[in-house]
Amino acid sequence: MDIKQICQDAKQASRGLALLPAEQKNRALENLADWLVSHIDPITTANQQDVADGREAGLTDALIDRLTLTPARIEGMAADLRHVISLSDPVGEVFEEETLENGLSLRKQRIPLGVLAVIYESRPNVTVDVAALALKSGNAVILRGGSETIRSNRVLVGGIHQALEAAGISPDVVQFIDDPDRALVNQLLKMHDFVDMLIPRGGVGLHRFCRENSSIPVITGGIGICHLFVDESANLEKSLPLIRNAKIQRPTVCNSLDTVLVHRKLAADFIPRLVDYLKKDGVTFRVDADFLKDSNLANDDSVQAARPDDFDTEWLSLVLGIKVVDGLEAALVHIAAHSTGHSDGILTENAEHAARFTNEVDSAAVYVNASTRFTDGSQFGLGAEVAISTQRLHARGPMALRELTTYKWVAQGDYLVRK
Ligand SMILES: NC(=O)C1=CN([C@@H]2O[C@H](COP(=O)(O)OP(=O)(O)OC[C@H]3O[C@@H](n4cnc5c(N)ncnc54)[C@H](OP(=O)(O)O)[C@@H]3O)[C@@H](O)[C@H]2O)C=CC1
Ligand SMILES: N[C@@H](CCC(=O)OP(=O)(O)O)C(=O)O
Repeated sequence: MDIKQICQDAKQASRGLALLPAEQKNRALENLADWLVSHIDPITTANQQDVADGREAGLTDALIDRLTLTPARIEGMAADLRHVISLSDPVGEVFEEETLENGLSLRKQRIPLGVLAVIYESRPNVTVDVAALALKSGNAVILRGGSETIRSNRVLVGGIHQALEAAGISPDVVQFIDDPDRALVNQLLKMHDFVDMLIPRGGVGLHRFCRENSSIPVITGGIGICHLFVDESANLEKSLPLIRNAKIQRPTVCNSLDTVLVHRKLAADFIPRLVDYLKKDGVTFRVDADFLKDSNLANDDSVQAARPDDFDTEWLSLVLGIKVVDGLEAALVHIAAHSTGHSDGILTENAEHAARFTNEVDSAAVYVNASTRFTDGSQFGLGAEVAISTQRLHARGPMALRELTTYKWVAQGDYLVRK
């Protein structure tokens, strides 16, 4: 596989993309949504082979869940595409306009970044989400999905290419690295002449590898060690189902809850209630060892004493860390030390505490009385996301259409000269 050729083709294809009318891009996305719902059988057949191989290779339940496509999930992918279609085209959008005293009129106008390369986990819906957002934002894209999902991705990319061609768009705008050899990733990271932005979604090893080897600017879709702090004033009746949602709705994804911090004044009453409430769903707990010494919970089969590194663990499963903190200040200190800057929240009835939490916690998404599971492009009304950025430049949280653009200054005068 010739990585340089793939990158050159993407660059070439990206040139006309910025000028494509929104209707034509939407037509391709409409074709793709129709294709998905009419090809559920071949997609699930390929996916079942990936899942079977994955099981044989010993993938965890969490990874198998990520890998699996069901008819409902495929219909969900089509629904997300229709949402992306309904969003306005960011390309050409004008923002921040002003006319200077000298008569020079200035505006910022959105343009695509150019060519994106996205390295992502074995989660085949991401193939469609990324291709759709790249196309609608006028970018070409090079896809490098997880090796365990290569069969599903081959079928999906075939559908994407058909959808593009039927709308009169070159299939070269979506390139696919159809070979799991990691040496090819290394080659890709050096293609700064053709690729404008690299987005690695995945774990720490991937991020380090990209940071150390990429000559292309990188935006990281990072890991999520997510917290909820139960403040003294929280409504506990309402907190229980919210924590349950954050933990169990889809425990294998990056925005699911890892650690609950409980105000010391609530701990004796609330922690046993929380354990009782969640263990029916199969949740097991790593509870603050000091708290456990004086608690009947020490005899509960679902509970273990937390080890220090448990609070630096992204569980991606039905394990939940529980730690007792003295109050808001201690919760802020814990989150500053252990959060990965993805999604953290406070449950409180105290407006001052809520404001302090949202001002001081430096994560891509901060929540008051809402589940961390909302950190998702679709949930935020963006249609989908290319990744959830956990770094500071230039986008944070779910990255969708606008985050895949940059801008140019457009300046207009009346034959104006600088004095
Ligand atoms: N914030 C976000 O947007 C997202 C965050 N995540 C986070 O990702 C983590 C787990 O995902 P997981 O599936 O294990 O991700 P991995 O990091 O193991 O894999 C993701 C992709 O990176 C590739 N990769 C990994 N390491 C290297 C390397 N050293 N060189 C070249 N390619 C590499 C993999 O390829 P190969 O197939 O060869 O292994 C795969 O394509 C979780 O922590 C989760 O929170 C996941 C998705 C989105
Ligand atoms: N978009 C997701 C979360 C982000 C994501 O893809 O996470 P992961 O499963 O860790 O790859 C969701 O909540 O559905």
